[in-house]
Amino acid sequence: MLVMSGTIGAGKTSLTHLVAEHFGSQAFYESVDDNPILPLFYKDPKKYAFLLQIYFLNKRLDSIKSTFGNDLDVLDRSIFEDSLLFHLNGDLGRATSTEVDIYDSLLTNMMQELPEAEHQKSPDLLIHINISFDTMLQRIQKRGRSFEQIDQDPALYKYYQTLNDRYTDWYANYDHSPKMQIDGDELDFVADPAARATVIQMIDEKVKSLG
Ligand SMILES: Nc1ncnc2c1ncn2[C@@H]1O[C@H](COP(=O)(O)OP(=O)(O)OP(=O)(O)O)[C@@H](O)[C@H]1O
Repeated sequence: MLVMSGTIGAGKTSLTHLVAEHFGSQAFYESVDDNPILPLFYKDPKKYAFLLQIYFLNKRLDSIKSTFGNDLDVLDRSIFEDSLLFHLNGDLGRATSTEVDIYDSLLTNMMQELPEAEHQKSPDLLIHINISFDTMLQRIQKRGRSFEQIDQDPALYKYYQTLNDRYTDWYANYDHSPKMQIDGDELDFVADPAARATVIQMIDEKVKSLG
């Protein structure tokens, strides 16, 4: 399975669609609009951070299981990024250290590969879309999901900035599968057909190199 990663507004959903279309495989999206916990979390992060992570963990494991047997199926977000977000929320005092520890051990337990299992749960390839903080802010504003808007909650500015910063180290240290990075500022695969062709070719070559 191929999985996308990248900050809020990086373009994971759009690239998931393009890549699945290219390979003629299935795309799996985690619907944001149908998520009942997300607006609650943005309203009261301290109360809902842990519940939100458990919700995501459950959903993402479901998606992973749906791809079993189809190496080219695409997931719009990696399960491993949730941990980055939750650690950030923990550092901001929105989750206790006990909640973070329990979450970490649950994730490790769920993702453990069992020798007798027919399919592995880790992806075959992680495709990381890197965007600058400015691009992130523009995309969040343009998309206009009300609960994500900084003018509704100015504290989100710092949250987004720290999140974007942490992605650099997160990607550098990611070692659950082969990985590749797309420069989402340079290559606007949504608006620019030439950039789209370049990105698809990069992914195609990477997938071929993995055999
Ligand atoms: N583990 C998590 N913890 C807290 N919030 C999360 C988590 N995962 C996703 N979110 C929130 O869910 C919303 C959707 O995020 P996500 O990055 O998955 O999709 P997206 O912004 O639509 O991405 P893209 O534009 O790249 O398709 C954002 O508001 C994000 O903050």
